Formats: sequence, structure tokens, C-alpha cells
Amino acid sequence: MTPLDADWLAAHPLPEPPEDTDKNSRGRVLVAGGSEIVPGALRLTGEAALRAGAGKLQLATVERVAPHLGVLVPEAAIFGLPANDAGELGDAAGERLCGYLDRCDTLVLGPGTGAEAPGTAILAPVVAEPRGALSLVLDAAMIHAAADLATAIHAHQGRIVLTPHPGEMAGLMGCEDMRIAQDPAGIAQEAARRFNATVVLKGPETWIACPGEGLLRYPGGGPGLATGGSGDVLAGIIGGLMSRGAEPRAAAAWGVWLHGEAGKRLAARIGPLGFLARELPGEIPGLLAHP
Ligand SMILES: NC(=O)C1=CN([C@@H]2O[C@H](COP(=O)(O)OP(=O)(O)OC[C@H]3O[C@@H](n4cnc5c(N)ncnc54)[C@H](OP(=O)(O)O)[C@@H]3O)[C@@H](O)[C@H]2O)[C@@H](O)CC1
Ligand SMILES: Nc1ncnc2c1ncn2[C@@H]1O[C@H](COP(=O)(O)OP(=O)(O)O)[C@@H](O)[C@H]1O
Repeated sequence: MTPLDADWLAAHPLPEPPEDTDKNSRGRVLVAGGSEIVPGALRLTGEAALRAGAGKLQLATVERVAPHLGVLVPEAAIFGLPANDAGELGDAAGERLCGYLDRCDTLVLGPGTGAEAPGTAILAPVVAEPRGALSLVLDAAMIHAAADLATAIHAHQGRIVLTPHPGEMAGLMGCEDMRIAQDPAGIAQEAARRFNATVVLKGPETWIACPGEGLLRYPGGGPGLATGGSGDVLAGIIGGLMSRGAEPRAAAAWGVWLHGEAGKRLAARIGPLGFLARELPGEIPGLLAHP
């Protein structure tokens, strides 16, 4: 196990865009998810992706929320997706989403999705897409859905990061929560092998596992990060870094570190508890400039 610290980051620098880059070549992120119950999740994820350096942002959410999201995030293009009776993404959302994949380099799928979203129906057409260059970050209900699609995810030609919290990890691996608490390092590595993906097991401390690579451990950015929407921000940072060209393991590691250090900075300035998830993204450019 290797500590995720300043030495590791210095040895694994992020790719920098050339001076003459344009917004399309700097990285196009599509974030898909949200619901009528959690309409703001994509704002958190999308802003985080832009703050991590993505050039272009697109958000896709349930049709009734989409116009409001456009007002909240004027930097983004907004697409509506079909919803179900629970106000979550519906069965047809995955097929519709596939029609937008040509416009993005990285898809962050899942923030703001809950138990009523038909995750497997949404995720299956996305992971069946033969687009080798697509980078994918899976979060929230799409982690649970991934459990049913291990073979397809393993065979996916793209670059995949899964960001489960312990409850989602138990769903992903079909095991008891207790097993995650007893051996987080082992289960993160097992998941990485099963899905052939980078796995970020979140919690007070975070484990990053990647097939064929050493395990990383981040000791945590403080309990203020245990706040609604904090994980949505992390998924967005990782997606933004991947769209800039970072490899999945480096994007996950830098993302976890930036998220944690942003929490520490807010804790020092505002107080250890009570800062908002939406305040985290604003810390990222400064941290990237002076890690
Ligand atoms: N709901 C909201 O107010 C907001 C939601 N937002 C976004 O919506 C998405 C879904 O969020 P969500 O809250 O609906 O689902 P989620 O957190 O997975 O809880 C479901 C169940 O999982 C479990 N569980 C959770 N953490 C656990 C842990 N560490 N360790 C173990 N188990 C854990 C827990 O089960 P329990 O322990 O209660 O049995 C819980 O009942 C997500 O992207 C989120 O960021 C934000 O954008 C804005 C505010
Ligand atoms: N006690 C804690 N100390 C440090 N970091 C924490 C703590 N609790 C949660 N976190 C971090 O906060 C984030 C919470 O993500 P998640 O559980 O998905 O929340 P949400 O669903 O509300 O966005 C993760 O990055 C996790 O590592």
C-alpha cells in the first residue's frame, strides 16, 4: 500500500493542455443523472469538472429538471432525458444518452440517481457502446447497476472509474457491509480486478485500486466532507481530469486528493463542519496551481 501524498503526486503529474488549446480539445465532459428529487446533483458534478480543467460541459437529466439546471449552470449545454413515474431517469434514458456520446470524451454517469432508477437498463447500452476512447465515471445508483454488468464492463474498451461509498461497494460486490469495514483494501482490489476498472472506495479514508497497479490510501480530508453532494463533487473532479487526458488511476488519485484538500482548506477558513459541497469546486484551481 502506498500513501497518496505530495511525493506520489509529484511523481505523477497531470497532463497540461498546450497554450493554444480550444474548449473542445481541452476535454468535453457529459454528466448524466439527477432526478426530480435530487435536481441539483449535476450542478455539483458539472462545476467540479469545469474547475478541474475540463473545457466543455454538458449535462443530461430528467426532462422536467433540465430547464432549471440550465439556469443554475449557465456554462453548460443541457439535454433532457426520459423519466419514470418516480421522477428518476427512465428505462429509455440509456439509449437516448448513447446518442450524445459522440459529443464527449468523458461521461460521468449516476450522480443524483437513486434506488428507483432502473440502473441496469440505463447502463447496459452505454457500456455496450463500441467507443474505445470514451472515459467513464460511474457513481451512485449506477454502481449498483454495474454489479449486473460485470462482464460487459470488464470487456469495455474505454477507461473506467467506479466511485462507491461502502454501501454501494457492498451492492457492487454482493457482500455484507461488515466485509467492507473489515477489509476495505482487499475488497477495493478485488472489485478492480472483477470490473477491470479503477475503483475508489470512499469513506473517512479512501482506497484507490487499479488492476496491475499498487493500492493507494488517502487518509481523508476531515468529517466536514461527510455532507450531502460531496461525492457528486468528487465524481466531477475525476471526470474533469480524465477529460484532460489523465489516466484513470492518476485522475482518481488526484481527484481524491484535490477533494480532500479542498475540504481541509474550507475547514480551516470556515470551520470544520458546515461548509457546503458546492463550495468545494472553487478550491480546486488554486490547489491545482499550487499542490
Ligand atoms: N439524498 C440527498 O439528500 C442528496 C443526494 N444527493 C445525491 O443523490 C445520489 C443518491 O443519494 P442518496 O442520499 O439518495 O443515496 P445514498 O447516499 O447512496 O444513500 C442510500 C443508502 O446507502 C447507504 N449508505 C450511504 N452512505 C453509506 C456509507 N458511507 N456506508 C454504508 N452505507 C451507506 C444508506 O443505507 P443505510 O445505511 O441507511 O441502510 C443509505 O440509506 C448521490 O449521488 C448523492 O450525492 C446530493 O446530490 C444532494 C443531497
Ligand atoms: N468522515 C469523513 N472524513 C473524511 N471524508 C469523508 C468522511 N465521510 C465521507 N467522506 C468523503 O465524502 C465523500 C462522500 O461521498 P458520498 O458518500 O458519495 O456522499 P454523497 O452521496 O452525499 O455525495 C467521499 O469522498 C468520502 O470519502
